[in-house]
Amino acid sequence: MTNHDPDAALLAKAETLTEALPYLQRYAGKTFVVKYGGHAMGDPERQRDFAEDMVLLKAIGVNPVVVHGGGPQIGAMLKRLGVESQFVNGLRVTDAATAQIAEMVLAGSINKEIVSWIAAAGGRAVGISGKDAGLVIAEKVQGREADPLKGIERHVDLGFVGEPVAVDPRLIESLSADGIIPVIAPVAIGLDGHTYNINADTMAGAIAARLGAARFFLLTDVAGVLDKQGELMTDLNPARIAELRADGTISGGMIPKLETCVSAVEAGVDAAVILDGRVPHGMLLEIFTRQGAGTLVRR
Ligand SMILES: Nc1ncnc2c1ncn2[C@@H]1O[C@H](COP(=O)(O)OP(=O)(O)O)[C@@H](O)[C@H]1O
Ligand SMILES: CC(=O)N[C@@H](CCC(=O)OP(=O)(O)O)C(=O)O
Repeated sequence: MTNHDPDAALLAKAETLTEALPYLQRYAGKTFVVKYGGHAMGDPERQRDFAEDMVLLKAIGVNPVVVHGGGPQIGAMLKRLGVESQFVNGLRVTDAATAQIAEMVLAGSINKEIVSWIAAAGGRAVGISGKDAGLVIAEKVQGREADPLKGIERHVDLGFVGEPVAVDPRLIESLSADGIIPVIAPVAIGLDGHTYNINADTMAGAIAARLGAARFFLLTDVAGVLDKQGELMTDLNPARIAELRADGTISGGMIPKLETCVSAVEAGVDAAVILDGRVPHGMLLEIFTRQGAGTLVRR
């Protein structure tokens, strides 16, 4: 090797940067909504990776908007407090006490933790919930559940489980324009004045749709959507998703996740990507390299 030949490792680093160039140009000024699921929040190292990714995106001119979950963390707190909790089609049945605990965990604890991680990575974040500045208005979800005996769906009361019916993007837009990363907890006020617990995927999808996001990422604890053999399905569209739901390939938490992807892409989001949030910098690889990751949902 002469002084003019950089070693292979250095060259590979430079190539990674040049490979990223078209993506950097394409995404500058665009909004990415990132749903950070409770299962994806791994150990402190993974949390640091996630925060670094958000700060890096902001530094290169993308506007990341974080909407987080915390289902397992709410579950752990309910258990400590001796409160039973039950899910119907991936949604937590939420009575008044559960709504209060969910808000405490989501908007009080997890939201501020994520803000701290971003601060530690050198970024500026503001933690809010759907309640702040009328960001999200919720309406009670009319729950439905399959009745195996009659073979039909029946109505179930999910309590204070809401879905967004209106999103006012002004607070997010002004924070983003000020160089701040908004971090949003999935809690909102209903038209009736009650506090509603919103599935974080649903909340993130409604925000992505309203912002006309270029990308909507859902970070979870599986590689993406898996078929019945456990193989990753890399590309899906709304029609295929309806088939997978009907034949039982998708269940539990994957149901609201894919429903929200479909609503988001139908509302104009370019693409939604479900990927494993525990893979170090998996989102950066998905965004800035030719090698995709996870399941891409497009219209
Ligand atoms: N076809 C499928 N492919 C992948 N995961 C699935 C599928 N069907 C159901 N799931 C479940 O959905 C879960 C992801 O949803 P959820 O637990 O709500 O994640 P998060 O907390 O990240 O939102 C997976 O861990 C898996 O148990
Ligand atoms: C109504 C409903 O189910 N709300 C969710 C909110 C948190 C969430 O969605 O968190 P993950 O993204 O980590 O699953 C719950 O209570 O668990």
